Amino acid sequence: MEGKKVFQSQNKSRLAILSLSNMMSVPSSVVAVIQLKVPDAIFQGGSNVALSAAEILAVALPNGGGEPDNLERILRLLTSYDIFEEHLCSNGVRKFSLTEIGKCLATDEEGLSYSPYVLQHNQDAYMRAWPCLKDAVENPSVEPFRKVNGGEHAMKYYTNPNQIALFNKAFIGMTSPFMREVLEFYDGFKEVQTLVDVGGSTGVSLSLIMDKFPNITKGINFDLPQILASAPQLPGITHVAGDATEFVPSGDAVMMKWLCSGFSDDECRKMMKNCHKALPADGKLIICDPVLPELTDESTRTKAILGGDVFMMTMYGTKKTRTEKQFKELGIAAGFSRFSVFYIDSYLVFMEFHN
Ligand SMILES: C[S@@+](CC[C@H](N)C(=O)[O-])C[C@H]1O[C@@H](n2cnc3c(N)ncnc32)[C@H](O)[C@@H]1O
Repeated sequence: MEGKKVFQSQNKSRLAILSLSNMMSVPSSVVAVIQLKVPDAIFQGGSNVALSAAEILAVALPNGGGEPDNLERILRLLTSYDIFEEHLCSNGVRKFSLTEIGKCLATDEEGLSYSPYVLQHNQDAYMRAWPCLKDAVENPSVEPFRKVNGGEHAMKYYTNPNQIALFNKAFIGMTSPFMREVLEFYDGFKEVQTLVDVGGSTGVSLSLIMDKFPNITKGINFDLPQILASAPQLPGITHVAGDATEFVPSGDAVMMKWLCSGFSDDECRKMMKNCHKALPADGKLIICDPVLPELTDESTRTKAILGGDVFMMTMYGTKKTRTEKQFKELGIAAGFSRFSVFYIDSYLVFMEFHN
């Protein structure tokens, strides 16, 4: 009996290692199905009718070609990760529909999805850096991304219009559904008149916040000049170009969403000090960022946050994801004295800093 228990536990461990060893097949398969437009071929504006690999290829590659058996192998793998649902027909044909996770990859009525984010995180310049992860430990002075991309910093890499377009699309695709949902529950903008969004990309968060909170009469979208160069004009919003480590425009509330984890403690403290300077005595800084739990667990949330953290370390160098305590300490060092946290979304947490 005891021997059987030991065997079962070793068997489970061996299986786990086999699964981890081929983990690369998972993001690569997600990228492949996005490139082949499989989610859109199945979703078809919301019908989500189960299709076989051959039927998917007939939509995805209308000029013919493609190997249905290979596509089916990819779809079966992703079914085991709950991206597709498999339907085994009585004639032996396997069909696939999208699960709730898979639907995040299909283009919605506004032309948005999470697919650009997946493509952005798996593009060649990033993929080249992963085999050098060990160097981030041995020689952290130059992050793997720079080492393999001719010394170019990941942020500088976004001077190419195609890269900027993918980057912006990735964040709009993630931000829009997130903002729509959380604004039903988070009311921290209700007394604000002028809101500054630091690192606001093309201004989409600000625009959604201002739609929901018409008390905000002036929105300032603050981002790097190369990102703002392609930002659309939005009602009530002024785009201001600059670097938050040097300066932040004034408002009665300042938001930094998904920005701090891209910066070292020193840079983050500088940015928060600049936010403090930009606020009146009764103003507030709202940070919305992934927050690490103090204790590591096996939840999907912790895996998503830690995966993002190692991604930042590999691509951007010293930057890091922080715990609630670390954010609070940075806030105090920047001049804030009160701190409150709102866990509404499972990934991005709202934190308010007051004088
Ligand atoms: C991860 S994106 C988040 C975009 C947006 N806030 C969102 O949540 O979708 C980070 C943004 O910060 C901007 N950014 C990076 N460094 C910055 C700096 N020093 N000053 C101002 N903005 C910066 C980037 O250009 C990018 O638009």
